Amino acid sequence: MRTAYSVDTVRTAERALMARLPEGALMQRAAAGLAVVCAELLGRVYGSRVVLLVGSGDNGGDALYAGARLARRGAGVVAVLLDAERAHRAGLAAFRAAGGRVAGSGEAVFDGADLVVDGIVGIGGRGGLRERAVPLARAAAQSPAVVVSVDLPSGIDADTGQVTGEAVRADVTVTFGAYKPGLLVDPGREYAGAVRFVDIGLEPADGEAELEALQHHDVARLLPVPTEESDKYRRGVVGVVAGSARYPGAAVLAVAGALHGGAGAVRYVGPAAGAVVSRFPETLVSEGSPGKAGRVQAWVAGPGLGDDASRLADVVAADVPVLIDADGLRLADARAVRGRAAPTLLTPHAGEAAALLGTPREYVEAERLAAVRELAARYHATVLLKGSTTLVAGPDGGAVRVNPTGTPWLATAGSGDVLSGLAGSLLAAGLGVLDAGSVAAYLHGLAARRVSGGAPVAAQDVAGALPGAWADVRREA
Ligand SMILES: NC(=O)C1=CN([C@@H]2O[C@H](COP(=O)(O)OP(=O)(O)OC[C@H]3O[C@@H](n4cnc5c(N)ncnc54)[C@H](OP(=O)(O)O)[C@@H]3O)[C@@H](O)[C@H]2O)[C@@H](O)CC1
Ligand SMILES: [K+]
Repeated sequence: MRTAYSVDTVRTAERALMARLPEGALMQRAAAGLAVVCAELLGRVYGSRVVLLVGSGDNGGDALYAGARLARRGAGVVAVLLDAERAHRAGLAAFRAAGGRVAGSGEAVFDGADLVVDGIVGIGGRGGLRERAVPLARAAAQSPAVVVSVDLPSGIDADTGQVTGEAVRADVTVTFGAYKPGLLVDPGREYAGAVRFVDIGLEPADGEAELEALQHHDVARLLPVPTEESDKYRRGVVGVVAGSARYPGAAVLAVAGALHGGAGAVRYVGPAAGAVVSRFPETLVSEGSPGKAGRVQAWVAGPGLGDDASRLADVVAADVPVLIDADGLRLADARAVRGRAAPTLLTPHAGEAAALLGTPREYVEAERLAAVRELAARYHATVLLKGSTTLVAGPDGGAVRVNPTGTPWLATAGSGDVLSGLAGSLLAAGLGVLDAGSVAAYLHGLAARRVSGGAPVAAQDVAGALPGAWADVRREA
């Protein structure tokens, strides 16, 4: 599991570690790790040209010490100090002693640069970049040099990933001691580029993580795998209430996802039974009410449902786990959802989340982490917020899961239907609701990447690639 910690937690861990180490040792560890990554990116350090953007905090100190290491290896390193009076004193002295040079005012430092090190501001930053730093961030973005951010891209909020105003766009971010939430959640994640972690011995307290990202081995451990004694009912039956005369395809795609989620059988209830069976003859279908459809261990309700509120209400009243998606989110009675005893999983995209919260869509997009938490608390439900970085939050606080496998190609019609069927099937197979949501997002993203290879994908191809994604996860774990 990859975990990310809030600035407060990082600061507390930092104080505890500093108390046990000689002064400056932590910054030396950080700078050494940063210099190693810079050297790797440069390929040949000797004769290369490096620009440091140096703010007046310790973030700038890291940049100066790393710059000193590169200068000692023969790089030409020039530092742009945002505030010459307040630059990290010892770092600047070390930098100068190693042959580093401070840029003159108005000097065209970016011309011919191979690498730009962004040490403007790290976890001590508040708000977007200050005015003086903005032209530097722009020039870095326009130069062909590789941009490496120190700890965080300057200007992104470490705790939320929010970007208010301008921020540095990094190719690589070298982060120290712990991932920060803003590196894993959009829009910050997108500014960070590839994130490299440097272990400086920081040990944030157990149970304090803000975010968790499953990795292959976590998912492999959670996947439901049948035993010798399993039969289809023991493996779980998932019920799907989706599709309408107008949107029969949503039912087909939700069933396609459900057939690949590990449940032993899929029961479809609704008006698209004909379309479902002709595509997937293994589905058990009926047209009546969900309550009369026979045993299920979890329901999926909503994709392409149109205005069929009565079938939805039937499902919401069931005492098994229920996933509500798409039209279901619009139709569901909020009080009934909140009053459910069995687990509920809501799977909105940003627009649907905004409607449920009564806020503008822009709020959800800018503050995904706060929005998903708020929604989960308000509905007493687990919420999977789909989008550029899919997040899954439980109703009782605790770490939010962030999906690391997403791809922008998944923003395609019907892909959410596949996801809802898949997650519902995992619920029916017995996964906890947070696990079902995050494992489904993980497999769904992986499947999309497998079929896409950089080209557009159709939702049914994503469903078709799910068995391959399972196999990848189990093989590589
Ligand atoms: N944690 C750890 O274990 C370790 C931490 N380490 C490093 O320390 C970093 C944290 O250092 P830090 O606390 O000195 O704060 P930092 O990020 O340099 O920012 C403060 C400066 O930025 C300024 N400023 C503020 N907002 C701004 C904005 N929007 N735009 C522009 N400027 C802005 C602010 O100005 P002021 O408000 O003072 O005028 C002040 O000058 C951390 O990220 C990591 O790199 C490692 O060395 C070792 C282990
Ligand atoms: K930075």
